Amino acid sequence: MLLTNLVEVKLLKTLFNKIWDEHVVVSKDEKDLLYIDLHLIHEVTSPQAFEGLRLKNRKLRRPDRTFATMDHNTPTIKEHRKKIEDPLSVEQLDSLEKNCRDFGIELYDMDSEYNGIVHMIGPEMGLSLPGKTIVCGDSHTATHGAMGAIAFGIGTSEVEEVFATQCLWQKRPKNMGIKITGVLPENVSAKDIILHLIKEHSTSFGTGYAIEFYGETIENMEVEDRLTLCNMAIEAGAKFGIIRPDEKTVEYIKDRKYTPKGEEFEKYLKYVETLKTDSEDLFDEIKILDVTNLKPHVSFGTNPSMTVSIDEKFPEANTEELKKAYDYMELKPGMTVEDIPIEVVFIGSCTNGRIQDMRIAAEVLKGKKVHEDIRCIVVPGSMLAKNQCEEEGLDKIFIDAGCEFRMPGCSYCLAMNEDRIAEKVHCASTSNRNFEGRQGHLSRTHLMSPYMAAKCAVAGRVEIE
Ligand SMILES: CC(C)[C@H](C(=O)O)[C@@H](O)C(=O)O
Ligand code: SF4
Repeated sequence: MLLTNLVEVKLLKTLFNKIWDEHVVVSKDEKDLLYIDLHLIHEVTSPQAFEGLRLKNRKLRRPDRTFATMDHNTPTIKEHRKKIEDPLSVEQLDSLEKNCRDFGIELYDMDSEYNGIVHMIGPEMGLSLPGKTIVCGDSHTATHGAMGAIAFGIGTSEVEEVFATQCLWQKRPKNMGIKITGVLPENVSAKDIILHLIKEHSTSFGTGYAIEFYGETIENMEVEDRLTLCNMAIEAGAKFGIIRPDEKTVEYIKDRKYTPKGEEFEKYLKYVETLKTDSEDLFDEIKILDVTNLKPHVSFGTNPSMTVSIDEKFPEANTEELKKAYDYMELKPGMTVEDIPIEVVFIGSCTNGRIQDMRIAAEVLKGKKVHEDIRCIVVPGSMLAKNQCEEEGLDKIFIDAGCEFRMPGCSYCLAMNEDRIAEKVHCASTSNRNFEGRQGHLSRTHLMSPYMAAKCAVAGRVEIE
């Protein structure tokens, strides 16, 4: 009896470790060589890696497991590439196109119906699936972990390594469980949960960990919101975020472009059922959050932990970092989110540019007008999301309200394309980063949910009620 128990105990694993173990090719010196199922690439972090391959005369190991998109540098106005003025952007986009042609990689360029931000198109096309190992030369790759996968951002030299070998040496992280319980109040979302967690526990509490989000709130949460949650794991310091795949996940992946079909799908579902953490005791650390009374959260400073719940005042400037942030933002302790002089509202990015986010924003803006002091820009994160908006008439709602409705891309999330926030301008943004100059030189970013951003567009300021 005792022996049986021992054997059983040994076999129990976290969801993360199950997938990890299934992908280990060989181990050495506390590191594992992981097989990579899916490699997503974009124009910014791939050119040097391709160059490396050419210089060393190496081949691309699995072109069929590598997929490319153009997102960071692409303009969001209707006229595509011919309008790009920045020479570096043109060079990066042209190189991606040439490299994909030379190495036989499927590229979703600006003319493709599947084009979009890399972290949007993976799940949307059924490429990012439960049980897979997924990498991309981009820090927000943890997003895909919401599908029940191991997904993480890698550097350019690692991109080259995966190109050449389809494998990557990695040190296994520790496992943290974040248990989320309670019913989310109306209009409070995954974005508020992750901002709250970072506010409470800092921007580094996840360093060295893979974070699994679980609990009844997660079970009741739509896949698109789970993607938002995992997207910002990196803002908490964690390279990995992961969520157990369930019926909602299966429903989401079913019938997508690359999802297995027919019998193969049925067989695959049997495997998906096994993808769960066997016991909470297996986590190296657990944090618990009850969201029953959670309010919307908005950032006031220059990292995501400098955030308040909308019923709070901005805190004392008791650190050098906070003092510097207040100076930069021209805001003061004791103020509230209502005092932020917002001029631009940006609804988009890989955090909140999905169709669900568009629906929430449209619901708020329906039949209303954007405040005269506000410029409101809506950028669906992918062509699929944009086309879906048009199918549902959301584009009309946005345009009638006075918003700009644009082509997909990273857009105002980062100042790498033509979409930039002017100096000293405060932007209510549904993106994930708010450091100095993130959205343009001397720009000021305030992170919030699509619901809060859309409300702000109408009211002309962040609303407390
Ligand atoms: C350009 C890219 C390398 C970068 C990242 O890795 O995250 C970008 O996507 C970002 O969000 O800052
Ligand atoms: S939308 Fe923003 S966070 Fe996401 S990949 Fe693009 S630049 Fe990075």
